[in-house]
Parts: sequence; C-alpha cells; structure tokens
Amino acid sequence: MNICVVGSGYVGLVTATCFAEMGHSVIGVDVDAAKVDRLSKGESPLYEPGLSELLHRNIKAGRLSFTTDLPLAVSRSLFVFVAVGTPMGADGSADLKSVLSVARSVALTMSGYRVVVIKSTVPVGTCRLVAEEISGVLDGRKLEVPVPFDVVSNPEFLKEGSAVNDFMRPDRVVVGVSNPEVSEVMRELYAPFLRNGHPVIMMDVLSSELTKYASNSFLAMKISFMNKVAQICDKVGADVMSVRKGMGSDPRIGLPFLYAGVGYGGSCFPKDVQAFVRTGASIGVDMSLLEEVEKINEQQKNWAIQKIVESYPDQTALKVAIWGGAFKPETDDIRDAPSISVISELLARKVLVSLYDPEAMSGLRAVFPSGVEYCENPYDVLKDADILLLLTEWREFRNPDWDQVKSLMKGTLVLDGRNQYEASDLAVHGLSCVGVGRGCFTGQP
Ligand SMILES: NC(=O)c1ccc[n+]([C@@H]2O[C@H](COP(=O)([O-])OP(=O)(O)OC[C@H]3O[C@@H](n4cnc5c(N)ncnc54)[C@H](O)[C@@H]3O)[C@@H](O)[C@H]2O)c1
Ligand SMILES: O=c1ccn([C@@H]2O[C@H](COP(=O)(O)OP(=O)(O)O[C@H]3O[C@H](CO)[C@@H](O)[C@H](O)[C@H]3O)[C@@H](O)[C@H]2O)c(=O)[nH]1
Repeated sequence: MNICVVGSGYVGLVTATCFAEMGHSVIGVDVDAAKVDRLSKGESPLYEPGLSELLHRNIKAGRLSFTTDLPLAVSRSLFVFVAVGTPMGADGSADLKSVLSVARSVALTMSGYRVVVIKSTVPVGTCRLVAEEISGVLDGRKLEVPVPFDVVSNPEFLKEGSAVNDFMRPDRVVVGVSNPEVSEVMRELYAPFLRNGHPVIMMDVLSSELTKYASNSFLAMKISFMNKVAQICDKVGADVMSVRKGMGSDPRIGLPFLYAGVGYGGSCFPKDVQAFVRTGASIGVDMSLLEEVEKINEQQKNWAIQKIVESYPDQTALKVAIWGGAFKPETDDIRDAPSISVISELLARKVLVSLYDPEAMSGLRAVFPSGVEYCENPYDVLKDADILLLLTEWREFRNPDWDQVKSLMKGTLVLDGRNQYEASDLAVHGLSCVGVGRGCFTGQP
C-alpha cells in the first residue's frame, strides 16, 4: 500500500520505517528540511536501537523516501498518517496547532479518497475536529466532484529505547474508526505486525483517543504510587525493592512499572498526564487523582537534592559526578528528563557538576552550554567528586569497577537514583550507597 507519514520524529520515523520494512511504499514528510536531508542520506537524526539499519535497508530498497513536499506525498498515498508533535500548551492542554495545520494542508491538496490516520497523541474529540477542518477546506475549494475521506484514530504505544521492537511486535494495536470498510483495511495493514497473536482492538474513535491518555496516566500513576511507597520506606527503614516484588507478584498488580526512582520524565507522561487533567477539568470531572500523581513526581525529582543537602549542608566547592542524563536508557531524548531539574538546582547552588551519558550529551550541552563538565567516559567524571549520582540506568553503569570509582572520587557517597546497586556490595569497596526508598532509616518504625 502507499503510505505517507507526516512528522519524522521518534514516532513518525519509526512508523514510516517499519511500514516500509513490511513491504509498503512509504514517504516520510517533515517541515524540518535539515532533518529530511539527513534522512534522505540514510542518517537517523535520533538514537533508537535498530532504527539506522532498517532505515538504510529500506531507503536502499526504494521503499522509503523523505520529503518536505506534503502535497507530493499526499498525492501518492492512500493513507496519510499524522505523527507530528502535540506539545504541552501554556495551560497544560495539548497544543493541536501542528495536527490541525497538517489536516488543512492535506485537505488543500487531496484530489481523491484518503484515509487520514491520527497517530499523534490527541485529546478526545480531536479526530472530529480534524474531520471538520478537512471538510471546511474541501468545501472552500468548491470542487465539482466531492472528495471523500475518513479520519481514523490509531494511538501509538511504543516506548523510546525499544521503539522499533515495540512497533514491529506490538502488544496491541488500537484503532478507532466509524467506517467498517476502513476498519478492515486497517486490520490488513497491521496484520503482519500481529503474527504474535496480539490483537487489533477496534473501537469507536472517542474511546480510542481516550485509551491513549488513560494508559499513560495509569502507568504514571503506578510510578508515583511506588515513589510514595518509597518515601514511606525511607522513613521506616523498609526496602521498596522487596515491597515491589511482594506486591507485584500478585497478577492483579503486576511487576512492571513499579520501580521507584528520581521521577518519570520524557516527552509523554508529563505532558499527557497534564493534558488529561485539562480534559477532565474542561468537562467538569474532578481529576485531583492525577494532579497528585504529577505533584508526587515533582517531589521525587528533588530526591537527589534532598539527599545531597542532608549529607552536605554546606555545599561550598562540592563536586557531584552524574551518570546518565537521558530520561531513560537507550535513548538520546532529554525532554522533561529529571536530570534537567537536578542539574539546574545543583548549578543554582554553585555545586560543581560533571556528567557522562552515552547518547544524551549533545542535547544536554544545548540546555547547559556552561557550568557542566562533560566527560567522554564514566570514570573521567569521578575525578575528585564528593558524590556519584546515578540518574539513568544505562547498562554500562550496572557493573562498574567500584575500586576504580573509589580511587578516583574524593568522597564515598553513591546516590543511586534508579536502585541499581546493593549497599552491601558497595560497602565492600568502601563506598556508601543510598538508593530510593531502600531502608535509609530516619524515623520511628
Ligand atoms: N516519543 C514517543 O515515545 C511517543 C510515543 C507514542 C506517542 N507519541 C506521540 O506522537 C506524537 C509525536 O511525538 P514524537 O516524539 O515523535 O515528536 P517529535 O518532536 O520527535 O517529532 C515530531 C516531528 O514532526 C515534525 N513536524 C511538526 N509540524 C509539522 C508539520 N506541520 N508538517 C510536517 N512535520 C511536522 C517536526 O519537525 C518533528 O520532526 C506526539 O503526539 C506524541 O505525544 C510519542
Ligand atoms: O517503573 C518505572 C518505569 C518507568 N519509569 C520512568 O518513566 C519514564 C517513562 O518511561 P517509559 O514509559 O519506559 O518511556 P516512554 O518512551 O516515555 O514511553 C511511555 O510513553 C509513550 C508515549 O506516549 C507511550 O507510547 C509508552 O507506552 C509509554 O510507556 C522514564 O523517565 C522512566 O525512567 C520509572 O520511573 N519507573
């Protein structure tokens, strides 16, 4: 089938590449000419495991190309996937400017039937707005023969860092559609990705749009819940990792997404929780549950600063070495990463900061062009550091040479913001490790 995907970011690029990999003829569209230029040469502008190889292979095979020319792409495609950004607007709601602008551009150029598939994360009711926008523009064109179209909701559930795998082997595909014929075509389109037996879940458009926000908000709620449990653990001397195992082994609860840490970040949870709160508020539904989820997350981002201040009330000439700045491992993405608030606060307190991340350093350099010493490997950051702070659990930080760590550092404190280490293991090397909610007893049992 002929497909164009508008927006070539984390979602659009993975979508375009994976559809091409399944043999479809795909055109990726973006307004960013420099990005399109790089993509056309087979260079991925973002780090996502496995993506570069697929990108290369499909461009070479002639199934995948990139352009800034939306009309050209639309003229050659039956499916128009929309995967542009829906960032947080000033009031916390999703900013739909890009989605609606793409809808208008598509309507201005389409000359035959098109299926417009909204893959961007959009609030409930957006597909209806998109359909109205397209109809309005088509009416304005005063065409002799009306051009029919369908608007489909197809939210994306991929995770950064495993995006290709998630797209190629999804645990479900959600499609919101009102036309039964389109429902069948969408089923066909996704069938090759679901040989694993996982379902295409067909539903009405509003429910599909809502499914995305409900899913992300629920996952964010699990994390904030666990971070709150971790705060209690710290006060009473319990270990949140044991509590996680104990409670998560109940299949009704489940083990995933119960890791306490320095708070959730990324381009999705923070903005989607807020947008869902706005949706509720706009229709008179009390969303204080999710407001609390967000509040706990903000508190949690302050965990490292609290621990630093507890150990070093006077931070004059203090040096903190940071491992990891991306919002999670296996990505170069730093959007809303907890590292940003931690580093900002450290710099405001005139603390010396050194940092190493395998993929996110150029993004962090753009945010903190000065004040942070960027190092090329995990050990260089440690020279004369008082504290080692782990913010992102990249695999290369799992089993460091602790004797080397100890010999390079001035101090002995390791703040483990992702609960990767056992305090008893580090104690053998003369280091004292403090994790999140790991029984750092400070109150009455
Ligand atoms: N990143 C994720 O893990 C993820 C997962 C699921 C869903 N989503 C949702 O998918 C959408 C895209 O997210 P992303 O992370 O890929 O964003 P992104 O910022 O990485 O990419 C968006 C791309 O769209 C391009 N763009 C903007 N306006 C355009 C226009 N008018 N025409 C053509 N291109 C345009 C931008 O230049 C950019 O390259 C968002 O709604 C997001 O919430 C993201
Ligand atoms: O137990 C956990 C799990 C995750 N996190 C943090 O939560 C954030 C988000 O992680 P993750 O969900 O793995 O990454 P995303 O790429 O943001 O993916 C989420 O957001 C996407 C965009 O909407 C959805 O498509 C995915 O299904 C959803 O998992 C990161 O900062 C993680 O460190 C925790 O603190 N504890």
